[in-house]
Amino acid sequence: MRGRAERALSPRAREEQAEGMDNHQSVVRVHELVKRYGERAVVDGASFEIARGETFALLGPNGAGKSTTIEILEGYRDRTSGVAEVLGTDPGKGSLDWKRRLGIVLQSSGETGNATVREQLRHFARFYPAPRDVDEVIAAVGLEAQAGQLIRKLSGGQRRRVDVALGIIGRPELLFLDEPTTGFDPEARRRFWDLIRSLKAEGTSILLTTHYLDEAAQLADRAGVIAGGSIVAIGAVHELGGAEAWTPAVRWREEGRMHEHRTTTPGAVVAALQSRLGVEPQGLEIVRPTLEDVYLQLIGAAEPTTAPDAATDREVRS
Ligand SMILES: Nc1ncnc2c1ncn2[C@@H]1O[C@H](COP(=O)(O)OP(=O)(O)OP(=O)(O)O)[C@@H](O)[C@H]1O
Repeated sequence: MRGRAERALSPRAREEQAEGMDNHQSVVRVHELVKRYGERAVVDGASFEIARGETFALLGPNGAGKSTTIEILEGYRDRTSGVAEVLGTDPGKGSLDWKRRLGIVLQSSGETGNATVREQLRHFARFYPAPRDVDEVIAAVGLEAQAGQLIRKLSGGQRRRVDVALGIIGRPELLFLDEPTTGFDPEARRRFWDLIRSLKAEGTSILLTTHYLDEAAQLADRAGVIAGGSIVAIGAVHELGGAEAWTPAVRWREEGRMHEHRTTTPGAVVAALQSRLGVEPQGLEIVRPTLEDVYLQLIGAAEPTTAPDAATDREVRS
């Protein structure tokens, strides 16, 4: 039986997904995953794979099923049906050795206890066969000045950094990051990005959820967009949704109104415009879609009542 996810995918997304399915180096394999609470399917036939060494972002609106999917993969929730495999193991049956190969940063912080940052990290490091150096991890998350402070006395953003530190202390093969940078100040977020890049360079595979689309664009190799429990698009992060979604727009003001022309040859459009007007076009700009623009189009298309206007040359509100 074909799930809603496959039916909802564009032909391109199905191709991309099928290519992924052939990858025998997968550290995560999810196929037709379903999680129901009573009659309601909160994950409804999701399928995707993550290759070894890859950073994969799972993107979607609140309530789309991202955390449920991740928690099934971490072994914290049972699934109703479908395949879930993490490092070759069914997460529902994962051994302690299997768990030691994972790093987990849950969505909500649990670290409020009566230990200092350094004590807590030392404590957790003992559970792993080849942990990272505690002080290196403290420096990597930018908590040097707070290393001797009680975790419960830290700010929300600092406690979140402790969560990230605990997620990487065991030198995981596969790192789950569920909205890791919520509450981070901009500098801490940039520092976190550098940390993730160095983990990637060491070969760590990463499954990331985030509502910060710039974060996904910076860090992820591939992404899947989940809406209503189904994957509606999947692919390389800068190709998500297909070439059309990434078509640049030329915008200018003419006779008091903004105009927009979407084109793959913006230089030619600008030249033709300049020649037609005989003067420099007012308010001229060439705008390339960001991942956030593409994401919003995909989510809009998944909910047809909010689908964006597809006109290629139209007036836009100034
Ligand atoms: N134990 C539960 N019982 C019933 N429904 C649940 C339960 N846990 C989660 N849900 C529902 O499942 C849906 C998906 O939740 P989930 O936390 O996976 O979404 P999400 O994509 O991670 O959202 P967010 O971006 O807000 O974190 C939500 O509608 C949520 O209310």
